[in-house]
Amino acid sequence: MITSPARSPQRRTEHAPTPYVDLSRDEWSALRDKTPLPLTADEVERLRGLGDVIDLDEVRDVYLPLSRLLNLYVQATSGLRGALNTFLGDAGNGHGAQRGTPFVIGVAGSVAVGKSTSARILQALLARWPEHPRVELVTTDGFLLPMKELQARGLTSRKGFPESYDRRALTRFVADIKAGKDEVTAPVYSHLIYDIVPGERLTVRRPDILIVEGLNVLQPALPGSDGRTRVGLADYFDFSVYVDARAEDIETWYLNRFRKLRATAFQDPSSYFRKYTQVSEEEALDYARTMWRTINKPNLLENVAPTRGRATLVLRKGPDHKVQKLSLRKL
Ligand SMILES: Nc1ncnc2c1ncn2[C@@H]1O[C@H](COP(=O)(O)OP(=O)(O)O)[C@@H](O)[C@H]1O
Ligand SMILES: CC(C)(COP(=O)(O)O)[C@@H](O)C(=O)NCCC(=O)O
Repeated sequence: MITSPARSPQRRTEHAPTPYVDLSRDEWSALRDKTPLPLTADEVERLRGLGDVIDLDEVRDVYLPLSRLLNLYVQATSGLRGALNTFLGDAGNGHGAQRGTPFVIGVAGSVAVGKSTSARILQALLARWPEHPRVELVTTDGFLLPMKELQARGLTSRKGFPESYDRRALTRFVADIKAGKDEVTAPVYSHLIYDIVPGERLTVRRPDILIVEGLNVLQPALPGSDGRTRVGLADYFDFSVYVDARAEDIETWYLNRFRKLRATAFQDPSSYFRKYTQVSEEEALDYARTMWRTINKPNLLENVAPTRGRATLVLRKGPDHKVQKLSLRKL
């Protein structure tokens, strides 16, 4: 049972209605049969090629039905656009029929909960649908303040916290995309150098669907310096997914990822974490455990988990990364 972090005035009884339809994994995966476009053998191979560790039962049981749900939402949004254009008509006032803007999906959750992996699988599955073949994926990492700026502001131990991002630039990025701009660019973050790549930009060219993945995508906008509330990033989302799990399980996944990266990417001489390949694995994992317990876990508890109740869909994972239950926002 996913309960919204917001405290309802009366004590929530077991059967009080919530804004969500709660489905077990089996109830959700049974919806797969209504999903046309079953995966072909070639597509299975391509998904494996993404280099992700996700198993194909998870793709078929969870992500394929989700791609169908999103396909329905995209088509329904297109129908709403028709209503908008019927209303605006061609009144000769220059506001004739509006071209479609990208359907924007936010993917939120803790560091190491599996956001990037889920987002990549979703991107591959959504691109299969003829109605929206162009699916782009952007992470909010690119909007982190550069390490030099974090150091100047004393924020190096708050990396990933709301204040460590250029939130105004991030919100403007998605606002420009929803405004229908043909080309919008964003900075690029490198996990190798653990910093923003100087001078590098990625360009988004009006895709059919844009997935925005990051810890902070559901956080409400902070008020402006004048105290007035501002439009937040999530106000521009057409759909959002919160990937949820127990903090203890995410810590294990974070340490496992660090261990895997220590044997691979960290070996690169230009890796920020190269020094952890020259100490014992135990010492390296002690460092990772400290990063988890002093930075990522407090950020999860203080800033990320409280945004779960803002998501359209909550995916609740068990210790094996398999989605156990799903909660879909009622309309
Ligand atoms: N469905 C899954 N099955 C198995 N391992 C997974 C799954 N999703 C993510 N992982 C692993 O968990 C770790 C964190 O995943 P990642 O996508 O990098 O998380 P995030 O983007 O939230 O930081 C990685 O080591 C990844 O390989
Ligand atoms: C860059 C990040 C904030 C992004 O989070 P993620 O994409 O892993 O969810 C995070 O990976 C990070 O570097 N956090 C700072 C503490 C740490 O090194 O784990």
